[in-house]
Parts: sequence; C-alpha cells; structure tokens
Amino acid sequence: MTSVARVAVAHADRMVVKVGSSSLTDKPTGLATDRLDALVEAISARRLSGRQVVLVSSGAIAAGLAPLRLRRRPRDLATQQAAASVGQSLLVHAYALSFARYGLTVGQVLLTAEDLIRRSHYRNAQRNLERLLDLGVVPIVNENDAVATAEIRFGDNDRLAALVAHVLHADALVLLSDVDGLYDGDPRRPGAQLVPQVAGADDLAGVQAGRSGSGVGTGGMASKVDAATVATSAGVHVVLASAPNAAAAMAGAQVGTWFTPTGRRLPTRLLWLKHASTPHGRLTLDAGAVAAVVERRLSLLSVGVTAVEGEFEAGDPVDVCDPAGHAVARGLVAYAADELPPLLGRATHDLSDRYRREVIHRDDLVLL
Ligand SMILES: Nc1ncnc2c1ncn2[C@@H]1O[C@H](COP(=O)(O)OP(=O)(O)O)[C@@H](O)[C@H]1O
Ligand SMILES: N[C@@H](CCC(=O)OP(=O)(O)O)C(=O)O
Repeated sequence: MTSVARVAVAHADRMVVKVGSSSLTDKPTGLATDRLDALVEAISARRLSGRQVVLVSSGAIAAGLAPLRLRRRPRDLATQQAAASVGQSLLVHAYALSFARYGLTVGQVLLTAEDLIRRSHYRNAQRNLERLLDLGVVPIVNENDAVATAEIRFGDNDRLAALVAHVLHADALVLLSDVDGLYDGDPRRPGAQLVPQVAGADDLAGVQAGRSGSGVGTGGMASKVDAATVATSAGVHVVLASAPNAAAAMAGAQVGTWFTPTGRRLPTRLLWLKHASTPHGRLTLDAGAVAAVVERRLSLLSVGVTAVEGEFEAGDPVDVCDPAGHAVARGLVAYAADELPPLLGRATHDLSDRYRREVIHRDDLVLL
C-alpha cells in the first residue's frame, strides 16, 4: 500500500471505527472487558491527540446472551431484540467506565435504517452526532436492535459504519474484526493469503469473502467488503484489520487490508439511494432510453419506458432496468405506479401539462 493512503488515515481529522461482536465477547462469559479496554485505550489515545473518533460497536446481542442464559445467538427476532436490550446497556456501561479512565465521556446513538435512509431523519442523526463531537464526546453507535424489525434491520453494522462515515464526512473508516484482514479465501483454510491492498474491483476478482466464522458476528467478510466498497466509492479511505491491531491501523502502519478511494463524495441523498434504499418497484426501458440515462446521464422520459412493476408513490425509490431486466440505475420516481401505464411510450409533447415532467429527474438518478 502506498504511504499516501496510510498518511491519509494517520492524519484523518475525523475517523469512524467499527468493531465487531467477535472482538468484544468471549463465550460463555459474554463481554471480554480486557479486549474492550484495549480498544478503548487505542481510541482514547487518538481522541486525546485532538482527532475525532466515532465508534460503531456491535456486541449488544452477544453481550446479552450470558445474562439471559442463552447458549447461542437466538434465531427469532423477539429473542434477538430481548438479548440486544439487555446487552446494549451492559456494552455502553462497560464503554463508559473504560473511556472514563482517560477522562472521556461517551454518548450512545442507536440508529435504524430509516434514520439514515429518510432525508428528514438522517439530518437528525447527523445533527446529533456533530454536536456530540463538538462537545468532545465519543459517540458510540449501534443499530437499534430493540425496535428494528426484520425489514428495517441493517443486518450488519459494517454498512451502518460506512453510511455514518459518509454522513459525517469522515476521512477514514477502520473496520476491526477477529481476523487480521481480507484473505483471498476462508482464512481457516490452509494456503489462504492476506490481500494487503484493494484499489478497485479488479483486486477483488477471485477473492472468496464468506460468512462469519465466530457464531456471534452477523455480517462476515462479505459485508465488510460491501461496506468498504460503499465507503471508498464515496472517497473514504478504509482499513480492515484485527482489533488488537487497532492502534497500528489508526496510525497508518502496514497491517490489515487497505482499500483506497475509488470515487468522489456523492450527495448523501444519492448515497442512500444507491446503497441503503429498498426499491418499491421497477421500470423497464427500451435500449434508447438506457443509453440516454446510463451513457448521456439524461433524465428518464415516459417515451422510453416499456413496463412498470410494483406499488409505489411519487418520490419512492425504484429500479431502472434494461430490456433484459437488469437493474442499471435507481431513482426517485416522480409519479405513482398507477399514473404511469397510460404514459408509457408517449412523447412528452403529446401529454397534458400535468404529465410533462420527467419520470425520473437526472438529479434523482444513480447508476448501479
Ligand atoms: N476471505 C475472507 N477473509 C477474511 N475472513 C473471512 C473471509 N471469508 C470469511 N471470513 C470470516 O469472516 C469473519 C469475520 O466476520 P464476522 O465474524 O462477521 O466479524 P465481526 O464480528 O468482527 O463483524 C472472520 O473471522 C472469518 O472467519
Ligand atoms: N447490532 C448487532 C450487531 C450486528 C452486527 O453487524 O454484528 P457484527 O457482524 O459482529 O458486526 C449487535 O449489537 O449485536
């Protein structure tokens, strides 16, 4: 990895650090306070050097298992929510005590997907996190597992951390796990090699990023690679390293896997549209409309739409598909599903004034 990237991380004024359940918990005792304390020591050193850190911490469900005498992560949502309710308070209490050793105050921020997907909501989350940082507090973010339902769960905190990094204009994202980086295959298999650098999709070709090996983590390596891709596509440097290497990773040392930015910052609205929204329907286009939207980046007009599926209202996210049915873009549609069928294939000048607006304005479209 070039030293430029490592210097960028070492000097990041604002950094998001995400730690997984497997790095904070021991079976059967629950929270491993020695490991939590070691992580807090590394983060506190950085914070006390004048740089801002937001911690995204998993571990609520894992920390709730032992007090509830559960031997493994429950499968049903209600027991997961119960375990998270018990575990989250233990987790944040442990962090509060540990950061207090360095005179630092923590603030708990629990988010659901909605909080980062809906514009009115993410401004709220953004305002609170900014204020906590201004006040010198270390925000500790987790998914709000106690109320999150199956459809709205992030399901993994890696993507949550990438979205938080973007919303807060962080310079770097450090993903800490129980493995010392991305391997080209399951690290439990002999011969798997550490991938030291990912500069783009080509470096991921042939890499088998699989599921969690710990039984308490949910995302596995695939979700870390997805999160790194989200963050780097928006200009954020990403390091994936093991939790014991936290200080070294934050200082830009040669540990773990380094993901270099592949794109520039998108407006937050478009980032959530691309990575966090759930499409409510699909519009199929003819070949000319695909070329207009994808290559010439024009707005989508009714004349190029051949089919509409799904139930959506004006303003909802929908997928924009080529004639073969592959999603090529996602956008905020300007019409409700039941308004569109009479407009399909018709030129804008043939329509009444009410229907002369674009089906999706180009400012509301992202390519997938
Ligand atoms: N290609 C890979 N490289 C590294 N780890 C991998 C890979 N494929 C699967 N894994 C597994 O992913 C695990 C990390 O994911 P997870 O348990 O969800 O971590 P966390 O709890 O830290 O979020 C590793 O411990 C490893 O067993
Ligand atoms: N929000 C959940 C963790 C979800 C999650 O992504 O876990 P992990 O794969 O360990 O980062 C919890 O606190 O238990």
